[in-house]
Amino acid sequence: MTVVSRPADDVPVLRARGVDLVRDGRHLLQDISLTVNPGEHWALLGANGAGKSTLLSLLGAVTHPSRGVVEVLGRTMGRVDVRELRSYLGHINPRHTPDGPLRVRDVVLTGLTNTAAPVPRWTPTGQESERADRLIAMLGISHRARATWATLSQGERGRALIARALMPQPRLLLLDEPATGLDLAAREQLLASIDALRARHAALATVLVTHHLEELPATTTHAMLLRDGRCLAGGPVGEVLTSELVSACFDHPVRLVRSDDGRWAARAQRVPVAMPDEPAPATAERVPVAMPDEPAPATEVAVV
Ligand SMILES: Nc1ncnc2c1ncn2[C@@H]1O[C@H](COP(=O)(O)OP(=O)(O)OP(=O)(O)O)[C@@H](O)[C@H]1O
Repeated sequence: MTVVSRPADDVPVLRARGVDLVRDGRHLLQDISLTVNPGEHWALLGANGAGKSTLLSLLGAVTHPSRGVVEVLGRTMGRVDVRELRSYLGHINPRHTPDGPLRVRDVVLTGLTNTAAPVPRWTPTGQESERADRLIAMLGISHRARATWATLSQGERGRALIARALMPQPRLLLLDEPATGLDLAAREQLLASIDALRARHAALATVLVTHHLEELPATTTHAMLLRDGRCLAGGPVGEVLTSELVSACFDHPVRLVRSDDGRWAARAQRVPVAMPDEPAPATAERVPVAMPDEPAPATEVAVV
C-alpha cells in the first residue's frame, strides 16, 4: 500500500469511470461516470432507493466498486490506504452518533481523528483547538459549544457535523441529506452556512445528496440525476435541472422553477386521478357492539 501524501491541488477531486456496484446479485449502481473538480458543488438527486447514498459511499472511499475505477484526489481506490485518503474527505452523515455524553466542541474535535469518541491519550494542539472554535463560530453555534450532544436540536447537530467534517481541512465535503428533519428556519440557516462555507473556501468541492430540490443551496453548480442506479443526466445545473429531466428522474410530471435568489422549487403538475368506484352506501343495520373496557350490551329481557 502507498502512503498518501498531500494530494496535488490541480487534479480532479473525484473521478469515477464506468462504475458498477453489485450486492446480492443486484446492480445498485450501473455504469456511473462522474468528474468533480475543485470548486464544483454537485447535487445528487433521485427518488428513494435510486442509489444516491450508495454512490456517496463509493465517492467517500467507504465502499469499493464491483467494476470500474474510482479516483479520489488522483489516487485510485484499491491501490492506496483508504484510511489516509479519508482524512482529505469530510463525509457528513446526519445520523452520526457520538460515542458517550460528549460536548459539542469535543464532537467537532473528533473530526481530526475520524472517530465517534475522543481517542484515549490524544489531545488537540492549541492550533487545532482554535480551529475548532473558529469553525463552531462560523457555523453559528458558539453559544452551544459546551452543550452536550443529546441536548442539541436537529439543526444544531447538522451544523456541528459540518464543523466536525471541516476540522481536517478536507478537499471534498460529502453531505448526505443534510437538511433531513430540519424545520424551515433550521433548514434555511443550514443552507446559508453551506453557501458561506463555499464562498470562503474557493477550492473546496462538495457533493450533496437530496431528493428535495428545495434543499439545494443556491451555490450548487452541477447535478447528477440518478434513476434505478443509473445516471439519467449529469453536468452543469442549467442543463440538468430542467422540468423534463427531473420529471423523468422521479417518474412524475414536475414543473421546476428557479427563483431570483438561485434556489429551486418543484411543483407536481396536476394529473387526473381516477378514484376507485365507491361502494354503494350500505343499509345501516344496528348491531350491539361491546367496546373495550365496557360490559357487553345486555340482551333485552322481556319482563312479564
Ligand atoms: N448493502 C446493501 N445490500 C443490498 N442492497 C442494498 C445495500 N445497500 C443499499 N441497498 C439497496 O440499494 C438501493 C439504493 O439504496 P440507497 O440507500 O443508495 O438509495 P437512496 O437513493 O440513497 O435512497 P433514499 O433516498 O431512500 O435514501 C436500495 O434499494 C437499497 O435497499
